Amino acid sequence: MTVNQEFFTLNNGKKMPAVAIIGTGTRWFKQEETDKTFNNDLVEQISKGLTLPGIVHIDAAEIYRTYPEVGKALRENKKPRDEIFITDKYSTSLKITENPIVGLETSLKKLDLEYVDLYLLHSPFITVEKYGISLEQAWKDMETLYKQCKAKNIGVSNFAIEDLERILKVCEIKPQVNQIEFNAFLQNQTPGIFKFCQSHDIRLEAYSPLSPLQKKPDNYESDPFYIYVADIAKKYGKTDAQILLRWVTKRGVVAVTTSSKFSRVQDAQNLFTFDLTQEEVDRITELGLAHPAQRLYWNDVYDKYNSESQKQ
Ligand SMILES: NC(=O)C1=CN([C@@H]2O[C@H](COP(=O)(O)OP(=O)(O)OC[C@H]3O[C@@H](n4cnc5c(N)ncnc54)[C@H](OP(=O)(O)O)[C@@H]3O)[C@@H](O)[C@H]2O)C=CC1
Repeated sequence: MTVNQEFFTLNNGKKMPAVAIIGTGTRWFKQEETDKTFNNDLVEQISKGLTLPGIVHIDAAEIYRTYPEVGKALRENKKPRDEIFITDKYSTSLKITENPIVGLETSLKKLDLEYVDLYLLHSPFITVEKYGISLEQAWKDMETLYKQCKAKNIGVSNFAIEDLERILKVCEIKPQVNQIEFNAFLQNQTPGIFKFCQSHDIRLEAYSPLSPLQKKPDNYESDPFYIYVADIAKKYGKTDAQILLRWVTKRGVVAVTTSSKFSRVQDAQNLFTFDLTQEEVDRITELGLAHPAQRLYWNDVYDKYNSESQKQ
């Protein structure tokens, strides 16, 4: 069985799948990694995901505490390693390991892997006071991991323009990716980040791409955004979720989604069996921008930007 997959080329010439179909945070997130909290449903979801044709992209992170489940599914599956794309992230809200080098070495052991395809700093909030290293030093560690081929690509997450500028000033290897909250109801996590990343050839990745479906306004049935998405979904014989994921990728952004329902994971992997016209993409952008900002994550640090987040 073949699959129509799309890939984005990164600034180092390597390619990554345009959709991550199983994020192992959000609904799978846990406070601890113990036998008691082990989640067989997540193992089953990843294992089934790994039976799908094409390159399967899984999004993991130190802070999600789901390495045991990801590791088990990876060990038990038969998909060749080069048909799996694994993203991992160094925890920056809670210091779990000493630094990114120790962080990745620890997760590689837990996941039984020799390398990850993409390693990210989970946020820019690394300070000497809290971590014993500066953000710039943390990036140097990321570059070391890249040179050692333990991370095929390196990047950041939740970075604003000023955070990226600090890295760009000192880096030898530019971040390949910035993973941010991005969807029709939050088109700039922080002011100007969308255009900045595009103009600096840093690939954006969108987590919470389905925010408009996760949290709907009371009057959504009469809301022009939801009516339009439903109309387009009907036109193509796709789900509303597929329309919103496709819109993300048409904006040049990798979509990172997840689901407890395998049919939705399958729908995400089968995203490229239809296309949106430029007019449809622009209309979703425009109708989305008419909504107030809807931010689901990092509210304590980024809510201050809500009034600027729905500007192009
Ligand atoms: N870097 C960072 O700081 C962050 C990274 N992430 C990463 O991104 C991943 C995805 O984030 P997430 O916000 O969950 O992504 P999505 O926006 O794709 O939301 C997924 C959720 O939407 C639900 N959903 C799917 N389809 C529909 C539908 N048609 N109607 C209503 N609900 C629907 C799913 O529920 P159901 O299970 O019922 O299908 C699922 O729980 C995370 O798991 C994590 O890996 C997330 C947050 C922060």
